Amino acid sequence: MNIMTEKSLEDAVNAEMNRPNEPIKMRGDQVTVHYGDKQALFGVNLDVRQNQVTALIGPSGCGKSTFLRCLNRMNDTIDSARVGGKITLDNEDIYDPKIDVVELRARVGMVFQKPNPFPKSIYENVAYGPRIHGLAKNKAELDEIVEKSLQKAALWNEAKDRLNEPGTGLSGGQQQRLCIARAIAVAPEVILMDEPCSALDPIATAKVEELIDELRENYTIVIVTHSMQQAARVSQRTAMFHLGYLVEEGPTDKMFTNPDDKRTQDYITGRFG
Ligand SMILES: Nc1ncnc2c1ncn2[C@@H]1O[C@H](COP(=O)(O)OP(=O)(O)OP(=O)(O)O)[C@@H](O)[C@H]1O
Repeated sequence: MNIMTEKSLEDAVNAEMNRPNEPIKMRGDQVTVHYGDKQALFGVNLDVRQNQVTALIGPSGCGKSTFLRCLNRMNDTIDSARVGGKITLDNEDIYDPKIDVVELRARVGMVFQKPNPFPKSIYENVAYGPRIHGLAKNKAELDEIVEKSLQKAALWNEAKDRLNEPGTGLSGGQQQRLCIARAIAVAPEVILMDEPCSALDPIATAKVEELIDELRENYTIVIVTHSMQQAARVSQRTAMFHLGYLVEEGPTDKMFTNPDDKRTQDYITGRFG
């Protein structure tokens, strides 16, 4: 006799429907973005699930970076940008006037396309955020945050004997891992990555991809990438954008083997973009 508990039944149904059990960490609801008169995003509905890597793919100019920047209000820094719709973090509206944007950007950190360490020492690059957010009571605690962050970013072994040397003296791949350590140092919950490997060689890229997979255990990650292989390697969910619309979203293996929309099929097989 096949005895199924309510929980295992729910798991089986979820698996059958390819529906993940992870809670929703961030949700975009009818998100629109205008730059002046030009509309860049049209009613995007997208859930970002906790402890998963969500990849945003699509041809150049389709709005991937624009959507990513909505998730920690980086578009606020662009004068012409207007964001509509609703975006939540743990069910809380991040565009609510009560929200402290500095605090939001600590919870939802960002790693950019080009590694951009401050022109300061490796130590200072990582210590800066925790210091301004008051995360360490004394030097010993700050030292510990710096060490742990560099360890989590898989850079400690290479950096521990040169903490006082400039961050800009590291290789490109090391600099990108330093930027990841800097994001981690303020204990974020979500890390946004905008083509984090596009300036890196294949070996440095492989290291960062491996790191992304490890980071997923403790963080929720959203990554914009032009590389289909990278999206397939690092993400659990993939969202396909085209001309400012979200075309479809789903488990990465399904999106790359059996997408519902012809535009996704065309894009992943290199027919456009
Ligand atoms: N600061 C800005 N001011 C005006 N228009 C912008 C700005 N940033 C982006 N856009 C426009 O918004 C649209 C979406 O751009 P976005 O950078 O989000 O696309 P993308 O998919 O990330 O592109 P890419 O893959 O080339 O980085 C494009 O038409 C772009 O020209």
